[in-house]
Amino acid sequence: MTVLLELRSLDKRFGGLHVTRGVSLELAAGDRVALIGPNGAGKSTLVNQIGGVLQPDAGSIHLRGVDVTRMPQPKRARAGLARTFQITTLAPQLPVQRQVELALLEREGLTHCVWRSIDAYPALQAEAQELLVRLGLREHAATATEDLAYGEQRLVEMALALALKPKVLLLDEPMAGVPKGDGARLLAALDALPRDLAVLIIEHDMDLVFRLATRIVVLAEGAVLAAGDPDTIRRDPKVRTAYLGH
Ligand SMILES: Nc1ncnc2c1ncn2[C@@H]1O[C@H](COP(=O)(O)OP(=O)(O)OP(=O)(O)O)[C@@H](O)[C@H]1O
Repeated sequence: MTVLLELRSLDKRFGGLHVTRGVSLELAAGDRVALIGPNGAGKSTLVNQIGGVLQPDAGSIHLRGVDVTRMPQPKRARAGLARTFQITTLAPQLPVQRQVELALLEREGLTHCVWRSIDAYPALQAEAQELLVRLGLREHAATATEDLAYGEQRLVEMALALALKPKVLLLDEPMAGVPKGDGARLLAALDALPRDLAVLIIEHDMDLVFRLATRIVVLAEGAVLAAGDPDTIRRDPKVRTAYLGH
């Protein structure tokens, strides 16, 4: 299987605090890799390095064989990396469909045309509608994002990330703050992600992790403590001590 994302011995310090210690990881098409670990283990710091928000002090990041370690965020997105954030970053007053259309226009390098109606681009309009259907948002197409329930806003975030047609998707705690009752819709959306996408997900909800992940990587104190299929991780005494036992 083609490796889409590769981390080679990533290292990151904040002053005297060593928060990423020689982390190596590979994701191939179709992988669903969950990154778990206790609070402060360094999960967000690692994902921020992959996304380009933070620069590693040592090591390298390769996206589809290209070294992107020093590549700025927007360029990484164009190279096939998309992410959602733990905190929603949506334009609150815009209708859902318009937001997705803007993301598609941006992907196509048509941002200078944003004042034009999407009617000028029927293929993009159809793609926006299809994305809304896939994520169960069709009935909210005309709704301002700020009027949606929090779980639905997370779905819009996912639609915006998918609009980039990524090869690798980073999901930072998609279930955080989502009421239990709305979780099923998010799960359905995660199940319906394109099969050939490589997904790296940070999540504290262990039900979701063990349901979705094909592989689990456990971080502890910035280093990989264990990595393997969900059954292996579930039985690993080191993991139970560091995390699952809590
Ligand atoms: N910008 C920063 N400056 C200094 N220290 C930081 C910074 N960001 C994170 N840290 C520290 O780095 C360590 C790892 O934090 P990080 O947020 O990556 O952990 P995490 O595994 O994502 O935790 P959580 O599950 O609580 O979100 C923590 O000790 C945190 O306090």
